[in-house]
Amino acid sequence: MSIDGLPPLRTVIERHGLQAKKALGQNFLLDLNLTGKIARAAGDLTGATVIEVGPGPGGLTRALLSHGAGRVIAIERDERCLAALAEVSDHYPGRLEIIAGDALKTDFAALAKKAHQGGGSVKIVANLPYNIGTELLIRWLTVAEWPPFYASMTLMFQREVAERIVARPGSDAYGRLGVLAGWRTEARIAFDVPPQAFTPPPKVTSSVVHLVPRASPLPAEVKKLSRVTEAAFGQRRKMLRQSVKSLGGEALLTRAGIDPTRRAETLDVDEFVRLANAV
Ligand SMILES: C[S@@+](CC[C@H](N)C(=O)[O-])C[C@H]1O[C@@H](n2cnc3c(N)ncnc32)[C@H](O)[C@@H]1O
Repeated sequence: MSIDGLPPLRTVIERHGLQAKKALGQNFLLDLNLTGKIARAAGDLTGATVIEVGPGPGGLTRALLSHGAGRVIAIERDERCLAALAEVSDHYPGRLEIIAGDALKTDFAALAKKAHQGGGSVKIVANLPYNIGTELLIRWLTVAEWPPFYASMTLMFQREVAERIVARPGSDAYGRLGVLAGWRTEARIAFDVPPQAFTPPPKVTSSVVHLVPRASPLPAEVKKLSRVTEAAFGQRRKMLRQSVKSLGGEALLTRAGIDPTRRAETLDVDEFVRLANAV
């Protein structure tokens, strides 16, 4: 038995035949000390509802529950994992809801609204499948309603993606993801996780990123902000008057009060918002 009274994750994986599938981005965490560290990085979970994407055999799910999450709602696409997750659910009666489905087709705001009826905050915590991690983060960062349905997000990414999320102007990693994350949240890398912590080990180091929504980000239309960042960083070595030509070039930059000879990576988030609002 493990510290939480459930069988060790290796036994669970063997018993349920959960050999990892690459196509589903499956790199499992089997060390409950590490999954506990991720749960703690999400802050106080007491009474909170946690939304988890991709619980797999349930390592992180178990840590979230043993660290006091009032409720966990976990969305898993791999049906092979459901029996293992049902055992976790039996161990924590009434606290774990498993949704068998695709996170990309899930209406998270609606899910959170339903969960919210019981009170408490909603937090997103996940060891995300790498193939859809960025896509999900962008969706959560660009939700229409702000403040959003979540009080924080604590998410595992490849280190290189984590660096892009927290990147500041002037760095090579600074781009569209850094602008979107910096616009609406305060994001920081909580800690790194080496490849050998996963089964099977991925090729690169991973990082846990913690993002907290800003109370009042500068007003901007998500669509316009996406358009200007896409254009500007699409030709990041060129001067802005060239890279944003299709959106209005020099006239647009003058309206926004930005020197047309600057390059995308020198603009801070507020300047990108000004640019978006001038479109
Ligand atoms: C990196 S593994 C993490 C597993 C587990 N949380 C852990 O930490 O050991 C990613 C998980 O996401 C699941 N997954 C992949 N694509 C998904 C999707 N579109 N919707 C929901 N779950 C998905 C995989 O089956 C896998 O269980």
